[in-house]
Order: sequence, then C-alpha cells, then structure tokens
Amino acid sequence: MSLNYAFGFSLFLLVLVGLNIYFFYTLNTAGKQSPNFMIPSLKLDLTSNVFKDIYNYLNYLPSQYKVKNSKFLPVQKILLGSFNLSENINTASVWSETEKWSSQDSLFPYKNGTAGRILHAIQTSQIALVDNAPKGTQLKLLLLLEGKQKIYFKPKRYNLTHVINGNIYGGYDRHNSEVFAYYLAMVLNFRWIPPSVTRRVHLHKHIIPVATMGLKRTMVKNDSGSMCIYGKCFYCRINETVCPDSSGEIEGAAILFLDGQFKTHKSPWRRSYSSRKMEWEIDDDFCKKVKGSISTKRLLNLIDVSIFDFLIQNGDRHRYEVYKDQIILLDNGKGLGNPKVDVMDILAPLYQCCIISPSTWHNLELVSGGVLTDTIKLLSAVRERVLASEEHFKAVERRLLKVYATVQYCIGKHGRAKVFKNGYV
Ligand SMILES: Nc1ncnc2c1ncn2[C@@H]1O[C@H](COP(=O)(O)OP(=O)(O)OP(=O)(O)O)[C@@H](O)[C@H]1O
Ligand SMILES: [Mn+2]
Repeated sequence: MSLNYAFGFSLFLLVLVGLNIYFFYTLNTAGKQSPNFMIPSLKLDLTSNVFKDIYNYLNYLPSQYKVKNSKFLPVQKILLGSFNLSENINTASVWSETEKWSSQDSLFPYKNGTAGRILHAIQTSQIALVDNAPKGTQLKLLLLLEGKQKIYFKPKRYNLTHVINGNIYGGYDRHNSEVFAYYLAMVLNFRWIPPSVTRRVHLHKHIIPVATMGLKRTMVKNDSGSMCIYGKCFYCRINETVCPDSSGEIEGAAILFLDGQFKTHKSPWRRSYSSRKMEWEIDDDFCKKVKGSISTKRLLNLIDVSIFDFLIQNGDRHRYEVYKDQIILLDNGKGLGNPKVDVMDILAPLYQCCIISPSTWHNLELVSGGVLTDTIKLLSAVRERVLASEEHFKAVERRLLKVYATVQYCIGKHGRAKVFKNGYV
C-alpha cells in the first residue's frame, strides 16, 4: 500500500515538474523553437514569476479580446481613405507639406490622403543623388530625391521567411520590419513615426549614375560579375554586400529623413549587449527609480514604445529620440526576426511599472481579434506586395493577446485606478 503511495506521489511530483517546464516553455515561445532560445528564457529567474502570472491571465483572457472589435470599422475606413490614392499627385507639393511636418498631433501629416501622397512620392520620385549614410551600425544609403527630400534607404538583406535565431538583437536590419512598423503605428494611432515604404531601385539605371564617389568606392563586383554595395557603417564589411536581384534592382525600405532637431536619450530599459545583467533585469523595483528621473508623460510614452516593440519583437531600442516632447519611432529594423519567439522582457516597462495611458489602451482594445492584421494588410495593399509572412502576422496577433494579458495582470495586482494614468493623450 505504502509503496503504491510512494509511487503515486512520485508520479504526481513528476507531472508537477513537467507542467512547470511546460509553463516556462510556452510562455516565451510558440511552437517548436531552437535550443538557443531555451537558454535565455530559462535564465530569467527573477522575473519569471511575473511571466507565470501574466500567462495565467492569458489563459483566462476575456473573450472580447479574441473577437473582432466592430468599433474599429469607422476608424479603418478613415485610415484607408488616407492611404488610398484618388488623384494625380504633384510631388513638389507633397514635399512642401512635409517641410511643415510636425504638428502638435503627429510627426507628419497623415489625414485627408496625405499619408498616401507622401508614400507615393517616396516610392516614385526620381533620385537625384545617392550616398552612403555612415551613421549607425547597419548598411544604409541616403537618397536625395528630386525636390531635395532626403530618404534613408535600408536595403533588403533577407527573404520574408528567413528566421533570425540567437540574440533578440541579432542579424542585419530587416527592411520589411521598418515598413511594417510604419503601418502598425498608423493602425495603433502612434503618430510619431516617419513614413516608410518599400522601394525597388535599379542599380545601373538609378543608383550608379547619381552615386557619389564615396559610395562608388564602397562597391565591388561579386563572383558572377554583378556590382554590389558594401557601404560605410560600423558593421559594414567588404564581404557582406548587397547585390541587385535578377531584374537588376535592389529592394529596400525607403524612410523619410527628418531634418528637424531631435534629442537622443539612452533607454532606461536598454540591454547590455553582453552577458552582464542590466539593473532593470535584476531589480524588481526598477520602475521606481525611473519614475524619479523622468516625467510620467515620458514614462507612459516609453511604455507605449515597449508595447509597440514587443509586437514586432524589436529588442534593440537602446536609445530613443525625442521631438516636441514626444518619442519618435526611428530605427524599427530589428523587428520580425523570429515568428516563433516572444521575448517577454521587451514588455518590462509595462509589467514593471504597471501603468498605461488610457488612450493607448483604448487603441489596443480597438484592434482585437485579427483587426490589426486585417487593417495592416488593407492599408499596405495600396502600394506593397506582402509585408510579412503569415507566420509573422499570426505572431503579432499572439503577442497582442499577451499585451492584453499583461494589462489584466497589472489591473489584478494594482486595480484599474492605478493602472490607467490619465492626463496623457
Ligand atoms: N528617418 C530618420 N531621419 C533622420 N535621422 C534618422 C532617421 N532614422 C534614424 N535616424 C538617425 O540616424 C542614426 C542611425 O539610424 P538607425 O538607428 O536607423 O541606424 P542603425 O544602423 O540601425 O543604428 P544602430 O545600430 O545604432 O541602431 C540614428 O542616430 C538616428 O538618430
Ligand atoms: Mn538599429
């Protein structure tokens, strides 16, 4: 009898341990993942209790978050109206509009068809000059379009289905992540982001004839005789080139360049980029320290950005730029690396501070149940082929549920009144 007991008890313990392992596994991943990712997710010992709690809320998420919110339909219609092209466009007049860029309300005008006009102009204006853009670690070009508008061009490095394994900040920038980020921001009503669109540029017809000497010096022929660019940047290497495809074109994200003055700050939640742990990774009360050093408005803004970054899995926002007291979303190229992984600690500003601006929460609630995907697809269909693989779209929806669950966790822990900080739009 006692032997039976002992056996039963061991079996129970075994199941318990198994369940625990399963918990942690499913929390940070979806589906099968490479062993590389098991290690960092298991290492998160201190914050893991938070993840477990969030995961519990995820299991009991109210059904409203899993169905389409019909309240978004009128918003979607207005957005579509801003991206659809209904008339011929005079690009010069577009640039004069962007010159006056930011208002109190947004970094660029986007209402009444302006978003569509700006994207059209970025995508089709003739290129007057191309140079290296040496700022930063990644290969990118600076295009001067006719009418003198500057554009950052981040070239395509991977196919849409390519999976980045390893560190969350690993790999080259993903050009589609930049463009996806722009549409995602528009759907979520995050208006502090430069317009970005996919553009294909013919190397021999549209780059070489207007390339600076500096750029020409960073071009080499590859084994098949094609001219390729290795560029000028911190990580640029002569053997890591970008070459034209079979039609002679290079695809990339064309991002409107901001000539305005913005201030750069270090993110309190930045990574160490080494095995050393940052303060936010070991201190449960880290948010208290941040609260003492920045305004509530800035903190809420950082939390908005962390939600945005979590959705695309950009774990590389080591610094942030501020314009007109708003964080602007520059450099969104490190998203969409691995659709099977959800690195939870990108959400640390949210689950450590447990506050969110009511308007952000409202915007998030509006796009539940697949509305987010539908709207990104609808808006981008005007001038993009495909922005991301279906797996990535599903991953973004899965992460949105985790954002909902994190906010529910915060409400459960602190109550609604403390979580929803008013006075910030
Ligand atoms: N659209 C833009 N307009 C003007 N400046 C920009 C724009 N996007 C980025 N920058 C600035 O240019 C610099 C490099 O850009 P970006 O961060 O995209 O490059 P990166 O190679 O990814 O750099 P890092 O490796 O440091 O992240 C940044 O310091 C940023 O402030
Ligand atoms: Mn970057």
